[in-house]
Amino acid sequence: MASATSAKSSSIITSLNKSPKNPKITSPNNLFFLKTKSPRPLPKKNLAITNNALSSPVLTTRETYAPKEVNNGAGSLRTRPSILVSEKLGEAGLAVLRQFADVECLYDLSPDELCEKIVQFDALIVRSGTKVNRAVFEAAKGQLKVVGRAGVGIDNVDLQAATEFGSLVVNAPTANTIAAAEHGIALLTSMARNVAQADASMKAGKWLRSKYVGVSLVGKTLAVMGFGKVGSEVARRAKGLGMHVIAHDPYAPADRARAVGVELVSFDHAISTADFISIHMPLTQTTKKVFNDTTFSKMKKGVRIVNVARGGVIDEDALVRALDNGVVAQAALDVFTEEPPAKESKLVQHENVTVTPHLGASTKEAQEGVAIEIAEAVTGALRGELSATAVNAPMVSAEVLSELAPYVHLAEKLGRLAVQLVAGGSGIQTIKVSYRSARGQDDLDTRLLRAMITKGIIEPISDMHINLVNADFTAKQKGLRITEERVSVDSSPENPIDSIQVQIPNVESKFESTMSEKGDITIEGKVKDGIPHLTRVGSFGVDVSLEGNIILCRQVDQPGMIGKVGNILADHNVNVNFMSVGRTSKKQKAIMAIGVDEQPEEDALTKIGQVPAVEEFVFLNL
Ligand SMILES: NC(=O)c1ccc[n+]([C@@H]2O[C@H](COP(=O)([O-])OP(=O)(O)OC[C@H]3O[C@@H](n4cnc5c(N)ncnc54)[C@H](O)[C@@H]3O)[C@@H](O)[C@H]2O)c1
Ligand SMILES: O=C(O)[C@H](O)COP(=O)(O)O
Repeated sequence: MASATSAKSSSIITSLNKSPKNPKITSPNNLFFLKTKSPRPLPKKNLAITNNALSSPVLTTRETYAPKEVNNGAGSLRTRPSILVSEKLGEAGLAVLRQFADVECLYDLSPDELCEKIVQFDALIVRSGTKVNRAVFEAAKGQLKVVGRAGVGIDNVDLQAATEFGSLVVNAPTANTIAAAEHGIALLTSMARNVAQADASMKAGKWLRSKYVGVSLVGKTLAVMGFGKVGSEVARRAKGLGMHVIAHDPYAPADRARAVGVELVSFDHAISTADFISIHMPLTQTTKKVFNDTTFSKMKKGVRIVNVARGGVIDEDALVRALDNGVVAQAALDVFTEEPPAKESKLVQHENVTVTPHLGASTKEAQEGVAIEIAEAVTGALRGELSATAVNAPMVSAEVLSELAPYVHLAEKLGRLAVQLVAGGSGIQTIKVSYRSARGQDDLDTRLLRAMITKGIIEPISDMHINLVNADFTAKQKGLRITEERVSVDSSPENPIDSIQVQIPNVESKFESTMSEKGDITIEGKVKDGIPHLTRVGSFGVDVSLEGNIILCRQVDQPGMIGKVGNILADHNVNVNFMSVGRTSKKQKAIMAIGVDEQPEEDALTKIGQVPAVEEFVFLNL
């Protein structure tokens, strides 16, 4: 099997050989390897994020969840994951959870009780009523692998803290869209016709036909603020009611709006021309109190506002002022800055305001849908699958995951190798990663690989567990800069990547031969038959499978070296699984990369170092 990147390199597989004595080498070229194991293709499905579903999440491949006894943090041992559900969840979802995990539903926990309990659980499932703040992650002491939000809005989860603690946050973003849109339309129509107020007055024994004359919707302009899933469904329905619909959403694609027959306009244009405003943007730092005294003053007098998104996007005191001075004729609100709002809230009590207690997602259908959606996302994440609804980790499609699975292993191994080669210098500051690929620029998603290289680099030198969630954050925290570049090569675009090169500049190496001419530790690897291989060390081409451990050895290129080193290892009962020799030119320097199943005793390594032609060597743990 010739190395595709090195014209000089070629290699030969020899027969299976338990002992490296008298290795049968059938090619005298500058790259040999002895193969003692048949290739084990990696599983192609389900790129997992956990080695063990109950240990800290990592990125690796596995196909099934393997129960294992673990300490549950409260001193006892358990074999199934445990999930805490802290708010009402549909039965169908609970059934999915119970098939896989021990499920505890504790719906009335105080914040202190939640912090007390959380250490016993691998996952927590919440709706909008539970504040999953930093204190919760701290109290979890690294046990909390997944937080599932049974719904869309994740403003009640501290994503930064989740990321720092390596907890994956997943949500259920689709199952309640229609329910929320229908509730928005219900509030819009009932507000326009004073349904709630009229109902209350009749129940109080009154018959006030002239007081509750409403306004018509047909022909009126509705501004949909936030043209996402709910906003676009509201727009569609409002058009059916004969309204003229405009929308403001800086991030919405114009063609999606066009498809619904909606014009995307600026914020000021939307609020200043609308007869009705329906709010559907998430609560973020940018949208917090975006409806305030200034923006209310730009609205058409007598505007009517519906909010089924988040209370925090409205400055509620300013809304009361706008209602009092008649700029806002009516408001219909499902959501509030504080939930539940204070009993004496002027906003809730205002006669021109209709309120519901955050009922947007509360239909039987939506709650069953959300429960199943979140149960599948959480159990999938605990099994080690990457969730398509991950909120604090890059979303990588199933196809990309499956395709990149073997390269994920390669990336981690190269990271581990590279960091073990560092002897000192100015500390690792930068990691340069080059992907050689025949794929187009947009056709290669490398986030996963970068995360794995980071994992490989950080884990051997710290007690942190790195996963896709916290890799970038941890690298940044450690002052590590990871730069990536793509190098176009003329190979088959069927393979996403031809090779990956990892370089660490400005450091000294424990094995000088790994230094490139520029003075960087440089190693390179490829995937061959599904197995990661080390294919270059500094300027030497080698070929050794990245399994077990590796001894790198530089020697004067001369006959008998493989046998000498092989004999030492055999004498110490160390099984060699691969061996490869790379050299710059005949009878000059050569590098021997030896894959060994176990770590040789110190004595064996000393003896290798004493072989006269051996100039330097290093043992690397993979
Ligand atoms: N009341 C309820 O029970 C209920 C139910 C479902 C959803 N929601 C809430 O409704 C909101 C929308 O949900 P969704 O499923 O449509 O989410 P979504 O992510 O599909 O849509 C949100 C849209 O808002 C846009 N947006 C972001 N910042 C904006 C800004 N500054 N100005 C204008 N638009 C902006 C985004 O581009 C996106 O298109 C969320 O806050 C969600 O939590 C509430
Ligand atoms: O963001 C959401 O999905 C809604 O606000 C629903 O919240 P809930 O699950 O608390 O009803």
